[in-house]
Amino acid sequence: MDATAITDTGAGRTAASITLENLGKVYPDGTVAVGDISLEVEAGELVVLIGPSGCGKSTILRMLNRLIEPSKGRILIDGEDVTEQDAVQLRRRIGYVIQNVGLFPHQSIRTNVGTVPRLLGWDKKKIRARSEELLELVGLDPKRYGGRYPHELSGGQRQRVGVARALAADPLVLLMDEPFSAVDPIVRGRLQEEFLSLQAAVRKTIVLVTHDIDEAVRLGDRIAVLGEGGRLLQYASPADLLSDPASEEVSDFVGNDRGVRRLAVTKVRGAMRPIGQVEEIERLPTVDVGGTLYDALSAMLTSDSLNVVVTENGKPVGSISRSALFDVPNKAAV
Ligand SMILES: Nc1ncnc2c1ncn2[C@@H]1O[C@H](COP(=O)(O)OP(=O)(O)OP(=O)(O)O)[C@@H](O)[C@H]1O
Repeated sequence: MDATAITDTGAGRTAASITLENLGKVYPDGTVAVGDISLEVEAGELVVLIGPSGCGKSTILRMLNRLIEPSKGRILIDGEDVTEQDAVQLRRRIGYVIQNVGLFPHQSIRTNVGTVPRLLGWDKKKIRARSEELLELVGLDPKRYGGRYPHELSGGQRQRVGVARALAADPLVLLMDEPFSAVDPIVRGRLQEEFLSLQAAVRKTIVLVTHDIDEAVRLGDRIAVLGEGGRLLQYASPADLLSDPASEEVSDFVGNDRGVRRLAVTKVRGAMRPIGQVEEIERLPTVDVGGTLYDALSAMLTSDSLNVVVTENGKPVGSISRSALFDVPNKAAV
């Protein structure tokens, strides 16, 4: 799929920066959902909001597209205050993906994907072409699936349609509220992988809410950890968060098995030994040099092997043993 095809926003931009300035939300009953949050999301960055239930994650997301108005502070998208923009227009420029997708049950998949372009008044031919393009982009053959209805798809397929629909009008920002939590863990893993490749191609600014620290580590360029009362506890890259939690509260949340999680953000390249120290390399599992130690561990576990061969462009360039995985010091080769 040619990502340059997805540049239809008019001004030639494909992603926007987001700035939260002392953002807060107190609901009418006095609940402080969001305390006083300031943070920046760079254009093209994928930021994950994570924290215990009720810490204000969804409220932040819904303030970004003005489904909820802040009690204080400002939200800037590409430097422009969202409250000064028409809420309906704004929402059409921001993709929104929610847990159970919210597809229209009586509309075909193709029509569902074309929802926002239709609201924006695109002509029919262009809408159809864009719907087909987006379905292909998320791995659903438009000929096969375009005419079906949501109930004729699996949960994972529906989730892909939700992502296609959110991207259809080439939004500058994509908001995702627990987008993968309604599907089983195997499908979820696959969707996450696909989603990362998709993001590498389209490079949208994405704010994604999850409960799942593994998902946050896997997907996020940066992770914002929120605590009770909508406080921002730490805002850091996955590697920094795991190796250097800012407080005990963060450390508790990130979990005790963070040594294992750190494997997911540490690259194979810095931990491998030169090839030649392992025999019978043709019988060993392989991992690409661009992969992580977590990938290396998975390869070893699935083939019941104590070593893995590291390859670059398909050629062996090194190896890693299972015990060496856990000897990699903090922050090494991240
Ligand atoms: N309309 C409302 N009126 C009053 N309180 C609300 C309202 N909506 C949400 N809240 C409260 O605001 C707080 C934050 O809610 P929010 O849905 O943003 O949290 P969350 O972190 O997304 O939670 P979860 O992970 O469980 O989805 C919670 O205490 C919630 O009960």
